[in-house]
Amino acid sequence: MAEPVLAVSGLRKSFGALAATDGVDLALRDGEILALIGPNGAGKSTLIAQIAGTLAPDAGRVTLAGRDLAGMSVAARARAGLGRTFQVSSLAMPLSARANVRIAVQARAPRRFGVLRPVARDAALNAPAEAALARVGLGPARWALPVASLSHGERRRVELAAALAARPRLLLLDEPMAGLGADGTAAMADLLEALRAEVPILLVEHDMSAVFRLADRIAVLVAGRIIATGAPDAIRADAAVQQAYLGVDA
Ligand SMILES: Nc1ncnc2c1ncn2[C@@H]1O[C@H](COP(=O)(O)OP(=O)(O)OP(=O)(O)O)[C@@H](O)[C@H]1O
Repeated sequence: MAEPVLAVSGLRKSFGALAATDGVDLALRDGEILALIGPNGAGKSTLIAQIAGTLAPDAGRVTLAGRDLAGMSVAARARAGLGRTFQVSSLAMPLSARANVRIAVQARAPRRFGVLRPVARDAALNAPAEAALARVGLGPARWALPVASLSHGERRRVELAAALAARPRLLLLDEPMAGLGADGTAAMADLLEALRAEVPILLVEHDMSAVFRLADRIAVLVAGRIIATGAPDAIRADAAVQQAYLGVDA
């Protein structure tokens, strides 16, 4: 079988006596959406932070396309191919949608764009930014508008475009459906469905209907441990999952 794009092994992080992640293993392959679910306080944010590089693990390893991410900064991880969106928007509100995505294009290879003259640099940055905005379904009429004037759903698309513009090997999406409403959630799910073939996705999402529709596999985190990983039907039927998680929310 092909080497996983993302491999997490034995990841541990404790806060005092509390093991927030207690030996987590995960593997994500090309073409796949892996959803990470778990009740409040299960350790999802702690796990994501260790993958993203904002929190150092006490033990364990994270590799991206075979490369060990230990000790790498958030920016270095982005350059290594980790694309992400956040629970809370990271966009610069006064700037246009295109300018926001351009920043992500430039961050991908600062030296390459730095040597170009300003006009050439703008063109070289705009083309991939516009392609990414079109890819997420945001039309040219919206590109020059300040992000502050866009709808919540459009902002989520701009965030996704910014992540895609850096040509990631993996997308880490933290609650992409949050606040979108039923129509917005369905539209975002369509988009993620279409992106799956281009870039594998680790999806942390509370909207269970979206998770069960989109995920190829679901990993269930409870009290810092993965208690089950499998196809949606297997997870739905898993007695331990029902008891620990789905039963609580159903
Ligand atoms: N910086 C911290 N210091 C102390 N305890 C923490 C810290 N961060 C998280 N925890 C604890 O670790 C456990 C896991 O928290 P975490 O936020 O990772 O869970 P979660 O699954 O993301 O929850 P939610 O779905 O509510 O966001 C919780 O008991 C939390 O209180």
